[in-house]
Amino acid sequence: MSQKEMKQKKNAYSNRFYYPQDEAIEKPFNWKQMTRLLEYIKPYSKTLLPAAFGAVLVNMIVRLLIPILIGQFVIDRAIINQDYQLLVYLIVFVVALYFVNYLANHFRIKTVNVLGQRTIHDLRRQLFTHVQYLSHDFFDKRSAGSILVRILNDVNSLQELFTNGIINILMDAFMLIAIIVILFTLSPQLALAVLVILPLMFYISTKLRRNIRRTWQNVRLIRSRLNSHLNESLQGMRITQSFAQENENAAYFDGVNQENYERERIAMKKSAYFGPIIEMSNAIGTVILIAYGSVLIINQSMEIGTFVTFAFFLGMFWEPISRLGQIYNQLLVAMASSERIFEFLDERPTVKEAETPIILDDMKGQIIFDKVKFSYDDERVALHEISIEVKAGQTIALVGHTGSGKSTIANLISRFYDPTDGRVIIDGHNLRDLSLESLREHISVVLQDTFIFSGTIMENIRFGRPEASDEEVIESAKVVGAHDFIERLAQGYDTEVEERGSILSAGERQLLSFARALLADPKILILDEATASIDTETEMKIQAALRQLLKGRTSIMIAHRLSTIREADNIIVLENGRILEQGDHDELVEKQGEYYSLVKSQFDMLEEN
Ligand SMILES: Nc1ncnc2c1ncn2[C@@H]1O[C@H](COP(=O)(O)OP(=O)(O)OP(=O)(O)O)[C@@H](O)[C@H]1O
Repeated sequence: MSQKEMKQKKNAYSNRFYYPQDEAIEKPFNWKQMTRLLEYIKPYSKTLLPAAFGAVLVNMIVRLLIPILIGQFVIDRAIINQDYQLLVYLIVFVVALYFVNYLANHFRIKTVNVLGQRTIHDLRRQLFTHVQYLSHDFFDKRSAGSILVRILNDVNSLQELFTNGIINILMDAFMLIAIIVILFTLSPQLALAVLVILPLMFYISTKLRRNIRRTWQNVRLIRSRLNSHLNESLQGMRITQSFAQENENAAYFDGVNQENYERERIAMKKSAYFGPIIEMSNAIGTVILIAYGSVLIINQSMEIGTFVTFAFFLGMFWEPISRLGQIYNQLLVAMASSERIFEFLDERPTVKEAETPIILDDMKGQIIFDKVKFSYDDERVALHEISIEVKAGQTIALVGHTGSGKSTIANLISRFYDPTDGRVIIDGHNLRDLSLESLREHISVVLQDTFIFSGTIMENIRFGRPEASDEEVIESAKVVGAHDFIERLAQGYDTEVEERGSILSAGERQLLSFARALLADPKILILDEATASIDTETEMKIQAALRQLLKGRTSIMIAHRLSTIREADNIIVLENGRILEQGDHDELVEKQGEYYSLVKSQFDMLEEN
């Protein structure tokens, strides 16, 4: 492959999984956002949080006490005065302190882990629940992959902050101040001398950190693309195989995967510089300590114990510095992730529940479209002033060329979208005034591309009415003619179907969704191209079942097949979002308009075959 082709290929994959809204990997620190994040810890402010702080406090006190005990007491008092009894007491005391420290540490780690896990769990649950209630237009604008990345990756990247970050910031800041105060109290001259390299080290490490941070940003970016690519590839695997595009797809994957490897390698390499710099600062500090400290001891300006205590504290000085830098990076990443999470959480459903919604316990099923206009976006109008009346219990069929607006009408009846103008009225109520839940409870939709959830056949049919008994499930399967094929499956109704029901044929999936719809016993039934995947023999069988299914309900059928629509009470022929003609089959045939030509073309096709 030439250089140019390689470059083209590289651009192709990076454009394919490029989500501009997910590009910002870090954002400046923002207090408002931080306080909003801290809200998630609030439920634990009386339980886990004080427990963790208590343990941290014990740990800090012990760590600060040990060097003082060793220098000021063990060396300067017990050893110098040869007071062996005091020495034994001190050793016992130090052992006890270490033991308490061990317990406190153990408790702290356990508590902060639980705290982190719980806050992440709460946040993820809130995010998922919230996203579930968002309207269809939200999902129209975003790919499943990009939503997935936010609920998984962005929430995950807050985990470390909630687990250790917040506690560590406070602990390290406190330790640092305490150590500086102690160093200056022990010996101001020596403290000044050893900390002289601090500004230089601070400068180098800030520069380096910024650089390292950028390389990790790149890693996160490519990981999120890797996720999206995987998600799309696995979902589209059948299409990939049927077009024999495995090699192309593998090349895309290789590209992203290789880049992931490269970026991680660079990030790791740069990160590896950081440890040695801290080490070196520590080394320089120690050399100054030995040189200048010895002079002070020889001059008798410092006692040996003080020197030892000083050495201990100096050793402890670099750890919080290094960790605070890390936490700062974590904070910036958390700012970007939380901004994206809050963007979803602040998103409100465009289809809003009325302030005092009307709950329909019973629905008759009369539907009126009163001069309804609708656009999905600013550019195109999907429906132009549509007026339709469907009496309760009637069956209407929507026919028309692809893109003429049939599914859009169905979407408006379920109130997945609100009309841009005009009203949709059910049983005399504007849909905007009805409770969404009670409206949708009375409506069942059977789509051409039936969605089968992972679980058993029984569970999938029961989805229509969760409280239905096994007998009721089987009965509805019998009515729609699904019982026979289910019985032939190895485990019958207990057969597990996964991955959108891939072990079933398209027709079988549709029969299942019929059974599901029948079980739900809706007042309004919407069948969107619902019989398209069923062969003629099954279709004959199902015609009778369909008559049962339609009985006593208002039905909207979107179908291309003549056999399913000729019995409808009213047939509405749509073109480019307008009603072209309407009437029953005989009327429309007599009229010899658009419907007549549709019917004729189907017959011609049948005769040709
Ligand atoms: N989610 C969407 N966002 C933007 N435009 C959309 C959306 N869904 C449909 N459209 C557009 O609205 C118009 C009507 O689409 P609709 O799905 O109602 O057609 P249809 O008659 O059901 O077609 P088909 O027979 O192919 O299912 C089309 O021009 C389509 O491109």
